[in-house]
Amino acid sequence: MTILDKIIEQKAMEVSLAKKNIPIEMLKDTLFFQREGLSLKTTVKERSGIIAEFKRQSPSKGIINAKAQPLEVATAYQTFGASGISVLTDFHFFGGNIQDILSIREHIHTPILRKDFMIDAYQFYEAKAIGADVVLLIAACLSPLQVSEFTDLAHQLGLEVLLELHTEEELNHFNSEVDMVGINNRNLKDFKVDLEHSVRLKNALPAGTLSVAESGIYALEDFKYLKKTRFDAFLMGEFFMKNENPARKFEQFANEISNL
Ligand SMILES: O=C(O)c1ccccc1NCC(=O)[C@H](O)[C@H](O)COP(=O)(O)O
Repeated sequence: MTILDKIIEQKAMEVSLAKKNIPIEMLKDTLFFQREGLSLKTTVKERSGIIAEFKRQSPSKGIINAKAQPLEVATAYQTFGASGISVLTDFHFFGGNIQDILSIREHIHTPILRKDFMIDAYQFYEAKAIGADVVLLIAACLSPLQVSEFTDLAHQLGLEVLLELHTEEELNHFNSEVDMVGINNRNLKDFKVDLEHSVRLKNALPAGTLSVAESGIYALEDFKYLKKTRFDAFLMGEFFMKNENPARKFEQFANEISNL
Protein backbone atom coordinates (compact mmCIF):
# COMPACT_ATOMS: atom_id res chain seq x y z
CA MET A 1 0.00 0.00 0.00
CA THR A 2 1.50 3.40 -0.99
CA ILE A 3 1.26 6.49 1.22
CA LEU A 4 -1.29 7.87 -1.22
CA ASP A 5 -3.46 4.74 -0.79
CA LYS A 6 -3.25 5.21 2.98
CA ILE A 7 -4.17 8.89 2.74
CA ILE A 8 -7.21 8.10 0.59
CA GLU A 9 -8.36 5.29 2.87
CA GLN A 10 -8.12 7.60 5.90
CA LYS A 11 -9.82 10.44 4.00
CA ALA A 12 -12.79 8.25 3.08
CA MET A 13 -13.31 7.46 6.77
CA GLU A 14 -13.02 11.13 7.75
CA VAL A 15 -15.49 12.27 5.10
CA SER A 16 -18.06 9.72 6.15
CA LEU A 17 -17.70 10.91 9.77
CA ALA A 18 -17.91 14.58 8.74
CA LYS A 19 -21.16 13.85 6.87
CA LYS A 20 -22.65 12.51 10.08
CA ASN A 21 -21.47 15.48 12.15
CA ILE A 22 -22.50 18.17 9.68
CA PRO A 23 -24.96 16.85 7.08
CA ILE A 24 -24.51 18.18 3.57
CA GLU A 25 -27.88 19.99 3.71
CA MET A 26 -26.58 22.02 6.64
CA LEU A 27 -23.46 22.97 4.65
CA LYS A 28 -25.60 23.97 1.69
CA ASP A 29 -27.64 26.29 3.91
CA THR A 30 -24.49 28.29 4.71
CA LEU A 31 -23.42 28.80 1.10
CA PHE A 32 -25.80 31.68 0.55
CA PHE A 33 -23.75 33.74 3.01
CA GLN A 34 -20.35 33.01 1.47
CA ARG A 35 -18.42 35.71 -0.35
CA GLU A 36 -17.96 35.51 -4.10
CA GLY A 37 -14.89 33.42 -4.96
CA LEU A 38 -11.58 35.14 -5.74
CA SER A 39 -9.82 34.13 -8.95
CA LEU A 40 -6.39 32.54 -8.75
CA LYS A 41 -6.35 32.46 -12.56
CA THR A 42 -6.33 36.25 -12.43
CA THR A 43 -3.85 36.75 -9.57
CA VAL A 44 -1.21 34.40 -11.03
CA LYS A 45 -0.97 36.82 -13.94
CA GLU A 46 -1.01 39.98 -11.82
CA ARG A 47 1.31 39.10 -8.92
CA SER A 48 4.44 36.98 -8.29
CA GLY A 49 2.86 33.72 -9.44
CA ILE A 50 3.77 32.10 -6.14
CA ILE A 51 1.11 30.02 -4.44
CA ALA A 52 2.60 30.01 -0.96
CA GLU A 53 1.62 27.16 1.29
CA PHE A 54 0.89 26.87 5.00
CA LYS A 55 2.13 23.39 5.87
CA ARG A 56 2.96 22.13 9.38
CA GLN A 57 4.12 18.63 8.52
CA SER A 58 4.14 16.13 5.69
CA PRO A 59 4.51 12.40 5.18
CA SER A 60 7.85 12.93 3.44
CA LYS A 61 9.43 15.36 5.92
CA GLY A 62 7.62 14.83 9.24
CA ILE A 63 7.25 18.02 11.34
CA ILE A 64 8.24 21.09 9.31
CA ASN A 65 6.96 23.84 11.59
CA ALA A 66 4.68 23.14 14.53
CA LYS A 67 4.66 26.70 15.89
CA ALA A 68 3.73 28.90 12.94
CA GLN A 69 0.36 30.67 13.10
CA PRO A 70 -1.83 30.62 9.96
CA LEU A 71 -2.93 34.25 10.14
CA GLU A 72 0.56 35.68 10.67
CA VAL A 73 2.01 33.61 7.83
CA ALA A 74 -0.89 34.15 5.42
CA THR A 75 -0.83 37.89 6.06
CA ALA A 76 2.86 38.06 5.12
CA TYR A 77 2.28 35.90 2.04
CA GLN A 78 -0.44 38.35 0.97
CA THR A 79 1.46 41.54 1.87
CA PHE A 80 4.57 40.52 -0.07
CA GLY A 81 2.83 39.49 -3.26
CA ALA A 82 1.73 35.86 -3.19
CA SER A 83 -0.76 35.13 -5.95
CA GLY A 84 -2.46 32.52 -3.82
CA ILE A 85 -2.33 31.00 -0.36
CA SER A 86 -2.47 27.23 -0.13
CA VAL A 87 -3.67 25.80 3.16
CA LEU A 88 -3.38 22.08 3.87
CA THR A 89 -6.56 21.06 5.65
CA ASP A 90 -5.69 17.38 6.10
CA PHE A 91 -5.12 16.63 9.78
CA HIS A 92 -3.92 13.06 9.94
CA PHE A 93 -0.94 13.35 7.59
CA PHE A 94 -0.29 17.12 7.40
CA GLY A 95 -1.41 18.46 10.80
CA GLY A 96 -3.83 20.87 9.12
CA ASN A 97 -7.46 21.60 9.78
CA ILE A 98 -10.40 23.41 8.19
CA GLN A 99 -10.06 25.79 11.15
CA ASP A 100 -6.83 27.07 9.56
CA ILE A 101 -8.86 28.48 6.65
CA LEU A 102 -11.69 29.68 8.89
CA SER A 103 -9.15 31.62 10.96
CA ILE A 104 -7.73 33.56 8.00
CA ARG A 105 -10.60 34.04 5.57
CA GLU A 106 -11.97 37.28 7.04
CA HIS A 107 -8.55 38.90 6.84
CA ILE A 108 -7.27 37.64 3.52
CA HIS A 109 -8.29 38.95 0.11
CA THR A 110 -5.90 36.70 -1.81
CA PRO A 111 -7.33 33.49 -3.34
CA ILE A 112 -7.18 30.60 -0.87
CA LEU A 113 -6.51 27.10 -2.16
CA ARG A 114 -7.95 24.36 0.00
CA LYS A 115 -5.20 21.75 -0.25
CA ASP A 116 -6.65 18.37 0.55
CA PHE A 117 -7.43 15.04 -1.03
CA MET A 118 -10.80 15.60 -2.67
CA ILE A 119 -12.65 12.34 -3.23
CA ASP A 120 -16.28 13.15 -2.41
CA ALA A 121 -18.77 15.88 -3.44
CA TYR A 122 -19.27 16.69 0.26
CA GLN A 123 -15.74 18.17 0.45
CA PHE A 124 -16.54 20.73 -2.27
CA TYR A 125 -19.51 22.11 -0.33
CA GLU A 126 -17.31 22.12 2.75
CA ALA A 127 -14.53 23.98 0.88
CA LYS A 128 -16.97 26.69 -0.18
CA ALA A 129 -18.53 26.86 3.28
CA ILE A 130 -15.17 27.48 4.98
CA GLY A 131 -14.19 30.24 2.53
CA ALA A 132 -11.85 28.57 0.04
CA ASP A 133 -11.63 29.94 -3.51
CA VAL A 134 -9.82 27.07 -5.22
CA VAL A 135 -9.70 23.30 -4.80
CA LEU A 136 -7.09 20.77 -5.82
CA LEU A 137 -8.00 17.67 -7.81
CA ILE A 138 -5.24 15.05 -7.78
CA ALA A 139 -5.38 12.86 -10.89
CA ALA A 140 -3.68 9.99 -9.06
CA CYS A 141 -6.71 9.70 -6.73
CA LEU A 142 -9.50 10.19 -9.28
CA SER A 143 -10.84 8.86 -12.58
CA PRO A 144 -11.07 11.20 -15.59
CA LEU A 145 -14.87 11.14 -15.15
CA GLN A 146 -14.58 12.18 -11.50
CA VAL A 147 -12.26 15.04 -12.51
CA SER A 148 -14.83 16.22 -15.00
CA GLU A 149 -17.81 15.89 -12.60
CA PHE A 150 -15.97 17.48 -9.66
CA THR A 151 -14.83 20.33 -11.91
CA ASP A 152 -18.47 21.03 -12.84
CA LEU A 153 -19.50 20.92 -9.20
CA ALA A 154 -16.65 23.22 -8.14
CA HIS A 155 -17.60 25.72 -10.82
CA GLN A 156 -21.27 25.63 -9.83
CA LEU A 157 -20.12 26.54 -6.32
CA GLY A 158 -17.87 29.36 -7.57
CA LEU A 159 -14.62 27.49 -6.87
CA GLU A 160 -11.72 27.33 -9.31
CA VAL A 161 -9.98 24.02 -9.99
CA LEU A 162 -6.28 23.21 -9.97
CA LEU A 163 -5.79 19.77 -11.50
CA GLU A 164 -2.60 18.04 -10.35
CA LEU A 165 -0.79 15.63 -12.65
CA HIS A 166 2.35 13.66 -12.09
CA THR A 167 2.68 11.24 -15.00
CA GLU A 168 2.15 11.32 -18.72
CA GLU A 169 -0.55 8.66 -18.37
CA GLU A 170 -2.52 11.08 -16.18
CA LEU A 171 -2.80 13.53 -19.08
CA ASN A 172 -6.05 11.73 -19.93
CA HIS A 173 -7.53 13.35 -16.79
CA PHE A 174 -7.13 16.77 -18.39
CA ASN A 175 -10.21 18.50 -19.71
CA SER A 176 -10.42 22.04 -20.98
CA GLU A 177 -12.78 23.04 -18.15
CA VAL A 178 -10.12 22.89 -15.43
CA ASP A 179 -8.72 26.31 -14.56
CA MET A 180 -5.08 25.40 -14.07
CA VAL A 181 -2.86 22.36 -14.29
CA GLY A 182 -0.25 21.70 -11.63
CA ILE A 183 2.59 19.32 -12.30
CA ASN A 184 3.88 17.77 -9.11
CA ASN A 185 7.64 17.31 -9.01
CA ARG A 186 7.13 14.97 -6.06
CA ASN A 187 6.18 11.40 -6.78
CA LEU A 188 3.45 10.83 -4.19
CA LYS A 189 4.23 7.11 -4.10
CA ASP A 190 7.94 7.24 -3.23
CA PHE A 191 8.45 11.00 -2.47
CA LYS A 192 11.24 11.44 -5.02
CA VAL A 193 11.47 15.06 -6.16
CA ASP A 194 12.74 16.05 -9.61
CA LEU A 195 12.21 19.49 -11.14
CA GLU A 196 12.88 18.12 -14.62
CA HIS A 197 9.69 16.21 -14.18
CA SER A 198 7.46 19.28 -14.39
CA VAL A 199 9.52 20.75 -17.21
CA ARG A 200 9.09 17.59 -19.32
CA LEU A 201 5.37 17.19 -18.68
CA LYS A 202 4.60 20.88 -19.22
CA ASN A 203 5.50 20.47 -22.88
CA ALA A 204 2.72 17.90 -23.24
CA LEU A 205 0.00 20.30 -22.03
CA PRO A 206 -2.24 21.97 -24.60
CA ALA A 207 -1.00 25.45 -25.54
CA GLY A 208 -2.49 28.18 -23.39
CA THR A 209 -3.00 25.99 -20.30
CA LEU A 210 -2.17 27.88 -17.11
CA SER A 211 0.62 25.80 -15.60
CA VAL A 212 1.78 25.48 -11.99
CA ALA A 213 5.09 23.88 -10.99
CA GLU A 214 4.46 22.11 -7.68
CA SER A 215 6.79 20.94 -4.89
CA GLY A 216 10.51 20.74 -4.41
CA ILE A 217 11.24 24.41 -5.15
CA TYR A 218 13.86 24.92 -2.47
CA ALA A 219 16.09 27.70 -3.80
CA LEU A 220 16.06 30.91 -5.80
CA GLU A 221 17.84 29.01 -8.60
CA ASP A 222 14.99 26.47 -8.75
CA PHE A 223 12.45 29.25 -9.04
CA LYS A 224 14.46 31.06 -11.74
CA TYR A 225 14.84 27.84 -13.72
CA LEU A 226 11.12 27.05 -13.66
CA LYS A 227 10.24 30.65 -14.47
CA LYS A 228 12.55 30.50 -17.48
CA THR A 229 10.70 27.41 -18.66
CA ARG A 230 7.57 29.56 -18.61
CA PHE A 231 5.55 28.18 -15.77
CA ASP A 232 2.78 30.61 -14.84
CA ALA A 233 2.80 29.76 -11.15
CA PHE A 234 4.83 28.00 -8.45
CA LEU A 235 3.43 26.10 -5.48
CA MET A 236 5.95 26.37 -2.63
CA GLY A 237 5.53 25.18 0.94
CA GLU A 238 8.49 23.71 2.76
CA PHE A 239 10.97 26.37 1.58
CA PHE A 240 9.11 29.01 3.60
CA MET A 241 7.63 26.86 6.35
CA LYS A 242 10.84 25.13 7.45
CA ASN A 243 12.18 28.52 8.50
CA GLU A 244 11.58 29.52 12.10
CA ASN A 245 9.90 32.64 10.72
CA PRO A 246 8.07 31.72 7.48
CA ALA A 247 6.63 35.24 7.17
CA ARG A 248 10.11 36.79 7.15
CA LYS A 249 11.44 34.10 4.79
CA PHE A 250 8.67 34.84 2.30
CA GLU A 251 9.35 38.58 2.52
CA GLN A 252 13.07 37.98 1.80
CA PHE A 253 12.28 35.72 -1.13
CA ALA A 254 9.75 38.18 -2.55
CA ASN A 255 12.44 40.88 -2.43
CA GLU A 256 14.92 38.63 -4.22
CA ILE A 257 12.57 37.78 -7.05
CA SER A 258 11.40 41.36 -7.47
CA ASN A 259 14.85 42.13 -8.90
CA LEU A 260 14.74 39.36 -11.52
O1 LIG B 1 4.64 16.85 0.90
C1 LIG B 1 4.49 15.62 0.98
O2 LIG B 1 5.28 14.87 1.59
C2 LIG B 1 3.30 14.96 0.35
C3 LIG B 1 3.15 13.58 0.48
C4 LIG B 1 2.04 12.95 -0.06
C5 LIG B 1 1.07 13.68 -0.72
C6 LIG B 1 1.21 15.06 -0.85
C7 LIG B 1 2.32 15.70 -0.32
N1 LIG B 1 2.47 17.06 -0.40
C8 LIG B 1 1.44 17.95 -0.82
C9 LIG B 1 1.93 18.98 -1.73
O3 LIG B 1 1.44 19.02 -2.82
C10 LIG B 1 3.00 19.93 -1.29
O4 LIG B 1 2.73 20.32 0.01
C11 LIG B 1 3.11 21.18 -2.16
O5 LIG B 1 3.25 20.88 -3.49
C12 LIG B 1 4.34 22.01 -1.69
O6 LIG B 1 5.49 21.22 -1.77
P1 LIG B 1 6.86 21.66 -1.09
O7 LIG B 1 7.19 23.04 -1.59
O8 LIG B 1 7.87 20.67 -1.53
O9 LIG B 1 6.62 21.68 0.37
